Amino acid sequence: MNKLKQLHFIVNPISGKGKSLVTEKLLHTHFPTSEYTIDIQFTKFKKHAIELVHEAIQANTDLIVACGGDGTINEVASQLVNSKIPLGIIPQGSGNGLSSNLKIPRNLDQALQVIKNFKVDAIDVGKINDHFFFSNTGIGFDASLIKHYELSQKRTLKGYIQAGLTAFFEKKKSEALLVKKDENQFSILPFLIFVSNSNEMGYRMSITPKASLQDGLLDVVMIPQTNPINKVIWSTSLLLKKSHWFQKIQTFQTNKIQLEGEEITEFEVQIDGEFKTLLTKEITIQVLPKSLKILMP
Ligand SMILES: Nc1ncnc2c1ncn2[C@@H]1O[C@H](COP(=O)(O)OP(=O)(O)OP(=O)(O)O)[C@@H](O)[C@H]1O
Repeated sequence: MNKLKQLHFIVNPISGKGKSLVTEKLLHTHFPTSEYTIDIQFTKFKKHAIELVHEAIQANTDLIVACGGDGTINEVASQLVNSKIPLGIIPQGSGNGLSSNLKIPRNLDQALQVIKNFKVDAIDVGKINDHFFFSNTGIGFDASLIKHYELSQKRTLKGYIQAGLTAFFEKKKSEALLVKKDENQFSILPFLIFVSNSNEMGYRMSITPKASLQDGLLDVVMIPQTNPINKVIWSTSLLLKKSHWFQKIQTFQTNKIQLEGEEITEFEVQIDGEFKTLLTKEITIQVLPKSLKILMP
């Protein structure tokens, strides 16, 4: 007789609109007890998903399904890098950047069908110092945007735009960074350094449309500090995919970059849409090719 498949669902009840539709009853209608054993756990606080993944691994799970947005996916997936246990995703976040890139349907029944089909593939994983990222990471404007987004507690596109405006007009001293890439190095006073594994930031917006989750490369966008008018024009050109019109906007692909500041002892960064302060003088951002097993449509 075939072994029952053990599926562990980790649900963030506050993701997106804060009303998760994933319930034990619903899961049992999709996954009959004759073929599957199902465990469903709801996260009670930030980083709780990490503990829940370890419990699922102890229980010999065949699959861990993250039900939430990029933040929840990051917490779950970070524990599965280089593991043979695949990650499943039920998109329930606000932005849903990674799941959009993976073309996982937002419709719950269709997303559950992807889980049922159990088609396993592997994607690249980004790493910034000791932290993994699956969508993107950034320094400067986007880190400030996420900081204000988290403070506002409005997990909507409107909240995101408001946080963007606050970050944009914030008076903040930026320090010059030395960027090391391959054999080259150059200095930049950054307005934005954005490094993406995926081709979508969430809310269907992209400033790295050529990024692929399976090319073994990270897509980098760098904008230097400039006056507010240029900031508006350059940022808009990025969203409209016309950044090549402006020489000062650098876009390139790489498997590793290092950032170093002379005076800096801490970096404010966003990692998959979560704000973090890294106490360090140097940052290394690199890609770990095909290091996460994941269910694809
Ligand atoms: N019960 C809880 N109470 C408060 N925060 C929680 C709880 N459970 C999980 N979290 C935290 O909620 C944060 C946001 O989750 P998530 O990213 O999944 O949703 P989202 O922000 O709506 O989606 P996206 O990142 O796609 O925009 C994560 O940092 C996670 O750790």
